[in-house]
Amino acid sequence: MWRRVASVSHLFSHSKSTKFNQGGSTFKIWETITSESEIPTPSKGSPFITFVLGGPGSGKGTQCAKIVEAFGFTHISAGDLLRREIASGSAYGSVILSTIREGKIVPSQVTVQLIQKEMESSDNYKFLIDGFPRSEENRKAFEQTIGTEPDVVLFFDCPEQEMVKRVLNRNQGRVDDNIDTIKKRLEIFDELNWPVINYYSQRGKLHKINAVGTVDEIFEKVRPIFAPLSK
Ligand SMILES: Nc1ncnc2c1ncn2[C@@H]1O[C@H](COP(=O)(O)OP(=O)(O)OP(=O)(O)O)[C@@H](O)[C@H]1O
Ligand SMILES: O=c1ccn([C@@H]2O[C@H](COP(=O)(O)O)[C@@H](O)[C@H]2O)c(=O)[nH]1
Ligand SMILES: [Mg+2]
Repeated sequence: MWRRVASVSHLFSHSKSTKFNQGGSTFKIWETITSESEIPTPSKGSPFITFVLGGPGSGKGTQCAKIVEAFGFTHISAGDLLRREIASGSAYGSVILSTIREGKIVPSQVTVQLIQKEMESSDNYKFLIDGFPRSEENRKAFEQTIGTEPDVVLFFDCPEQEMVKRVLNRNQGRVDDNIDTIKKRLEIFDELNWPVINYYSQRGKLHKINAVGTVDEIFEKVRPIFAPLSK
């Protein structure tokens, strides 16, 4: 079991672990500690990858649009790639659709292949990969296939009540924007995404951003992370 930690960091972080006991089992907790490390210097010879993590409706896509505008990244939303796959009538379409309806995770092989294709067909070298990886299995599949780790990981930390409110008001006709699927997505997020977040926290790559506030207020917490990059 993993615990959310309330501290907000827009700078690089490192972590410390403590242990606690619940129901007779010992659990490890990772806490994010703020430090002032710089982001790695991007080089045009290799991709500069940012993973954008956060629960459903935490504002990942909204903030990605702002980052693209300010810093010239290419935005790759894993969810959008899957929805595009459904719309294209691909062989995987019906399986992907039922997986999304159930709020579950599409097999890594499918998602990583779509992301890889998108990266390879881009002239850019700066990528925002939004809504991926959603599990440790996703993370390992990406790192194995693409052969690299992300340079930066953003985590938009948002209370569940706020996420539910945003998703129910989104009004974009998504098949998963209904209360039953949102509940399942939140359960899956709690179960499978926290280990990924904690993994990158331990690797000193995680920037946790408090995702409550206006879009602009939140972006002002994101901006300093990428300030060393030129557009
Ligand atoms: N800071 C904010 N305050 C209020 N509403 C917001 C904020 N940021 C985004 N929204 C709205 O909340 C909804 C969800 O935002 P967005 O689509 O960016 O979230 P997401 O994290 O990409 O969600 P998902 O994982 O479901 O794709 C959208 O309707 C968006 O306009
Ligand atoms: O890597 C991924 C990304 C998404 N999914 C599925 O798509 C929906 C919607 O994703 P959003 O990021 O919210 O657009 C998600 O609930 C999953 O069912 C996935 O399986 N793997
Ligand atoms: Mg999104």
